[in-house]
Amino acid sequence: MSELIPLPQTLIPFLEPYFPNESNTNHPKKPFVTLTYAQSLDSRISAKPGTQTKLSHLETKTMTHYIRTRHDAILVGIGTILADDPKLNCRYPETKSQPRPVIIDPNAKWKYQDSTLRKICAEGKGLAPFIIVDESAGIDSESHNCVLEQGGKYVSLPLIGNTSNWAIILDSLRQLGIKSVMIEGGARVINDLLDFNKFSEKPIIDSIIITIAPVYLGIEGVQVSPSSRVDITDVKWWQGEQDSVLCGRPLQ
Ligand SMILES: NC(=O)c1ccc[n+]([C@@H]2O[C@H](COP(=O)([O-])OP(=O)(O)OC[C@H]3O[C@@H](n4cnc5c(N)ncnc54)[C@H](O)[C@@H]3O)[C@@H](O)[C@H]2O)c1
Ligand SMILES: Nc1nc(=O)c(N)c(NC[C@H](O)[C@H](O)[C@H](O)COP(=O)(O)O)[nH]1
Repeated sequence: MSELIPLPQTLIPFLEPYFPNESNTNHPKKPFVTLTYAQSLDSRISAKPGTQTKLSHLETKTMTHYIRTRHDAILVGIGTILADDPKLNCRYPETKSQPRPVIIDPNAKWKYQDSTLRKICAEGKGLAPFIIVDESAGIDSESHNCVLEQGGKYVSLPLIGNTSNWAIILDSLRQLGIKSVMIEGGARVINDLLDFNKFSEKPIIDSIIITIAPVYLGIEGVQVSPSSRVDITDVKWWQGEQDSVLCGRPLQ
């Protein structure tokens, strides 16, 4: 039996205009990028650094899995992996194909062999990750073998000291056949992408889907914020039993 409650049906037409489709996934140098995360009223995504905080209500948890069904890949930073030890698979009932987990881990810190994701893959419930490391990183041989055995790979790119590395990361994902990616966090990744105007003329994000939970996490929480103003356009709001969801696109 699925651990998820049924998807509120009003979310289907609400989300649809913000999803990747046949006509918006043709860019040769980057996949369609959906930035999606859950935040508190004070724009925090966890109560303390290095810990996981459940913010989404059951309805919006199901929504996250529904969004996963519509993307080729899910991307998170190594901070999220170390804090959450996530499954990064799709547990939505009608899932036809699993998204590819993509982890940005410049210094190859992740001990994949000890992870929940490795177990999920071994049980055939998800795909092995593509782990993006810096060209200088020394990769642990046990992790390397485990990732390769399960059909994942390490991808070496010039990440460290390179301020415009998102273009390189996204180009590399596109060359690996990924046409759409759902970026889930954490804070460093979200802030970087909201600050697109620092390193790119155009927003890297195509759609943004933010769950807002009715809680303040306080000043010790991990905050997300761009360094300067970012306007969101084509905005729609959905209101659930507890959470609200904002969909939009960064103004070019
Ligand atoms: N509420 C939510 O929706 C949500 C979602 C994801 C994570 N989180 C939370 O966020 C916190 C983790 O956030 P964080 O900021 O510590 O970690 P993160 O997941 O953003 O990872 C940051 C690390 O990833 C690497 N990295 C990411 N992008 C890079 C790039 N472009 N170039 C080079 N290196 C890059 C760096 O090593 C960096 O230190 C955890 O508490 C987690 O539970 C919450
Ligand atoms: N939508 C959302 N609501 C939350 O309350 C929360 N804490 C996260 N966090 C996102 C992050 O990417 C987590 O690591 C995954 O939500 C865990 O993913 P799994 O369910 O293990 O696959 N995301």
